[in-house]
Amino acid sequence: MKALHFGAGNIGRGFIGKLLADAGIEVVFADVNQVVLDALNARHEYEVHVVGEQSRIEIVRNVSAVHSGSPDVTALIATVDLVTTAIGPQILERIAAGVAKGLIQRHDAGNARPLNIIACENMVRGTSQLKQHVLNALPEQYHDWVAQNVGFVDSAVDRIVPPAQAGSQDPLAVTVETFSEWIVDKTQFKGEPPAIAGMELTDNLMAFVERKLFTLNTGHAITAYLGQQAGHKTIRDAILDPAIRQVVKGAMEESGAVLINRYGFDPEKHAAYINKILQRFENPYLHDDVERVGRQPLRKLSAGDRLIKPLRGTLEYGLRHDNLMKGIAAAMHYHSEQDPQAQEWAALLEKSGPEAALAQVSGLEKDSEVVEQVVTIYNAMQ
Ligand SMILES: NC(=O)c1ccc[n+]([C@@H]2O[C@H](COP(=O)([O-])OP(=O)(O)OC[C@H]3O[C@@H](n4cnc5c(N)ncnc54)[C@H](O)[C@@H]3O)[C@@H](O)[C@H]2O)c1
Ligand SMILES: O=P(O)(O)OC[C@@H](O)[C@@H](O)[C@H](O)[C@H](O)CO
Repeated sequence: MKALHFGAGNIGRGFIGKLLADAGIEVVFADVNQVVLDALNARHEYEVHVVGEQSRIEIVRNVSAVHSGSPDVTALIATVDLVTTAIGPQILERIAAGVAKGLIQRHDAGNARPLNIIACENMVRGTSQLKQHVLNALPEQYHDWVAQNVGFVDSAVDRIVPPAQAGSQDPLAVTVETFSEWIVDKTQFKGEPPAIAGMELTDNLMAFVERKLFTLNTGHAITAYLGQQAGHKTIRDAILDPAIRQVVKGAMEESGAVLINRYGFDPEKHAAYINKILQRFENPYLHDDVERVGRQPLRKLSAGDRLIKPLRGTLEYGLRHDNLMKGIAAAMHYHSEQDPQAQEWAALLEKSGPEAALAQVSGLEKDSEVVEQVVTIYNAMQ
């Protein structure tokens, strides 16, 4: 079996590419980073440092790489059995035309073997969004064939993988936590789902996607934003700050109350899930900068993402949301010289003021009580 994986970054090399290779699948990475592409093609293997109580080094073998914009990608899509991505939500649209081209070649070559495509991004039903971009780029005459032969499979992906420590000379080096979870929607496959150890099948994906995104990522983002404000550099330092930990835990509990209402999760098991996440944030073997976790604040403050969607849920069910509001106010203060979205957000704040800027980005009503309350907290944090 052969797979094409878009994005040889942290989660691509450290999790999805590794699971595929461990399952005996030949993995070809598609990326735009020439240094990484060259290193993969020179060595065809790389080390994954799995860190925790019992750290170990695992070697990922039988890998190669192509440039994401090259004709090689078209030829691969025409022939492989599986396509996966870990490139970031905003890049999915950019690869769609290339995927569409490959599907046309696959159709024209008469390849009727099922192809499954799985986006592994931190977003709700990312593969379905990729599917829409691909269909937009694909002439109408191919749509029926795609519906019959190509499975667009949504997934939830969880493993904390920060970039390699500064100072590492190896462009392929990657350090991951021991925990990992990859859950895919089994109802969306064409043909039999591939047997990949570590890839779990479910027919209830939305519950898993929202549980992960609106617990771990909600708490992670708030740790990063409050951590930056308090002058902490890493997630570990931030979560060990008792004042921050209290808000983060409180926000995960507020979001959790929504999830429990919506999906009927067991409250005790959900409390244990939150505690485990707090321990993962504390991992002494991982160096994860608050700037990585807070990246792209416009995405993180958008209506369907980890801060606003849980807040909306609390409003829907009439539940407490004091800590979520603190997290959102802290996100509004996020700054980063390297992050174009942080620059864009700062410019919007300057131009429109906090109420209008928050309403514009989050979709919350400008004159609503909740926006007024968040902005009051935001002003008090200045
Ligand atoms: N790192 C984590 O802890 C983690 C965990 C779960 C999910 N995720 C999700 O995985 C995705 C990737 O995150 P990451 O941390 O690995 O980011 P990353 O920046 O390390 O990796 C992204 C990779 O995509 C490549 N890329 C950019 N444009 C491309 C294109 N047009 N075609 C092919 N490759 C392209 C980049 O060069 C980079 O190698 C995101 O959606 C993120 O939310 C990350
Ligand atoms: O990748 P983002 O920017 O959506 O979120 C940053 C982190 O919260 C995220 O990458 C986590 O490390 C990951 O979701 C853990 O599974």
